[in-house]
Amino acid sequence: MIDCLSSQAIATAAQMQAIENLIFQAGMPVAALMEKVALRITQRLTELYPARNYRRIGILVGSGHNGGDALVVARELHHQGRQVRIYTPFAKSKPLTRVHGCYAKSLGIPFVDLEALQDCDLIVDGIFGFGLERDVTGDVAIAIHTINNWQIPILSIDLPSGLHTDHGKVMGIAIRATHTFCLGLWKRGLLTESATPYVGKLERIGFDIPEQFIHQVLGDQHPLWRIEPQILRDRLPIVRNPIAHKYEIGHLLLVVGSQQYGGAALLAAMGAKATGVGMLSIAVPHSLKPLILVQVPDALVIGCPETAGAIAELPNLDFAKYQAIACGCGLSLEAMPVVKQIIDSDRPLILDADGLNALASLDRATGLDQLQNRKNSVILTPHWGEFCRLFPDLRTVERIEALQRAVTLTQSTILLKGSKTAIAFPHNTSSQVWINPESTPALARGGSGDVLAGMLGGLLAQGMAANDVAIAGTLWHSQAAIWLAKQRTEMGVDPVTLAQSLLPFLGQELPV
Ligand SMILES: NC(=O)C1=CN([C@@H]2O[C@H](COP(=O)(O)OP(=O)(O)OC[C@H]3O[C@@H](n4cnc5c(N)ncnc54)[C@H](OP(=O)(O)O)[C@@H]3O)[C@@H](O)[C@H]2O)[C@@H](O)CC1
Ligand SMILES: Nc1ncnc2c1ncn2[C@@H]1O[C@H](COP(=O)(O)OP(=O)(O)O)[C@@H](O)[C@H]1O
Ligand SMILES: [K+]
Repeated sequence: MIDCLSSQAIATAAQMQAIENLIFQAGMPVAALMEKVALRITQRLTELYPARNYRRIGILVGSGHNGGDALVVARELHHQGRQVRIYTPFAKSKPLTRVHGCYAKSLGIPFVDLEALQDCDLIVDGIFGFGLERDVTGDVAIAIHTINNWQIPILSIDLPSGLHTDHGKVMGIAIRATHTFCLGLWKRGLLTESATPYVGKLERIGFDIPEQFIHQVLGDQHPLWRIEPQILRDRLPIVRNPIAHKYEIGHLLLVVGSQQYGGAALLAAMGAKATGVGMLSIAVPHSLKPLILVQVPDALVIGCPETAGAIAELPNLDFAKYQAIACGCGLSLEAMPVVKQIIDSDRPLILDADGLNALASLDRATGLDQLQNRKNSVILTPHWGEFCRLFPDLRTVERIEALQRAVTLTQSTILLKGSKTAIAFPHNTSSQVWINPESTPALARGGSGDVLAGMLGGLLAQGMAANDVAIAGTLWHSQAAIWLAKQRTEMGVDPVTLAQSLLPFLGQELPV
């Protein structure tokens, strides 16, 4: 079972409510829980937004308990000596929220019109939390639109108001937060691609939920997990046996490149090299061999017969020599027969890019269905476009749901790339999904994925289990890119620099 359940589990609104109810049934008063949560929010807010720079604070208050949290925060900030003003577009509210409102008034905290918040240094958003179920309209929608156009930092409590807790879609309009403090367990919607532009920096504020309540509601087969960036420390760098020789550190075969996409082969090789893999062999079209040899002198380059600039067939290779094969970067569709040959091999396998496109164009019995019969693991690494080509029936299904179904169908590990890369692997009768919570749009440029495919291949060849490879590789790739973007801006994370920075990143800085 996973340690620190509450730091990794992802919940829906219904699950969160069920857990909350168990806490209340066990005797915790609702008001006491709200007080505890809001004090923790205030404490963290005070660290991030100290009084010397953030004196004037605007508080947005909704009618439910999200608004109640915000009112307790308002009271505490008032006692810190800050200038607090409250805006609420609602005439009625839940009883607990109402009494906190009364007390705030009795303390002399002003309830103001929206315009009076325009000179605030910070806005705290407590309009809606996980209780939002219908579209935001009217005065509330106008208020959100207006606030979003001010250049004032916004801290959202639990969720940016207007986002749906479960699917992360915007319900008409939503707050664009600078920071979101998610309360209790991670909410599913916050880790979706559609929520990403609204969430800002995401943090979790725990409130000591007893683990047995989480188990009781989520169950042992819980399908959805957040990857903690900190676990990279446990996985990398790989520690070597002091008396190792090169063939004990894994032999990776890359099957990559075409005349049209020669660079992809080089980028995959650079990614693989960064893993320290003991031996690297690279199969490319014969005409590419001199180029690859100059750039990667430490690799064994296998020149293959070619057709239309792509690999026509692999020469007689003994696949047993390789601990893993990574196939597809820049391969071109002309190389389809080669992909078939590789799927039929018994080696642990990464299929990327044209490897996936070839798989999609093979008929199902010799392509996708074959994956289930493989002796060894396979990791598919599609972005959403490639995913839809592979699984056309799933193109209208929600991303995470689609991923789970595809894993059940193929019994393979699938790494679905994007701004919130999601990794799923077969688990008993269903699949488990892990979501990478942090990345950077600096990676949105041609070739980033080729570097990743090489990295995954290098890790797989060194004997890491496929699920760990997918998680560790994704984390390393995205955290190195974040690190690089801090030094060179988001414009400076080109794939060559990224590949060259993977090891300096591991050596110098890991997320704490
Ligand atoms: N996690 C936990 O365990 C803890 C949770 N806590 C906090 O509680 C929050 C959840 O509170 P909640 O259930 O009261 O829901 P919340 O989101 O505040 O309000 C929904 C209200 O808005 C209304 N409404 C809905 N849609 C609307 C619309 N489109 N336009 C207009 N109105 C609309 C709806 O009223 P209705 O109109 O439907 O009667 C309802 O009253 C949670 O996010 C966290 O901050 C902590 O205090 C303690 C620990
Ligand atoms: N907006 C984004 N935010 C974070 N990561 C991104 C974003 N866009 C792309 N990426 C990452 O960059 C990589 C791009 O891979 P891919 O689409 O295969 O590119 P290519 O085929 O050009 O190499 C993936 O790891 C993906 O997760
Ligand atoms: K909120």
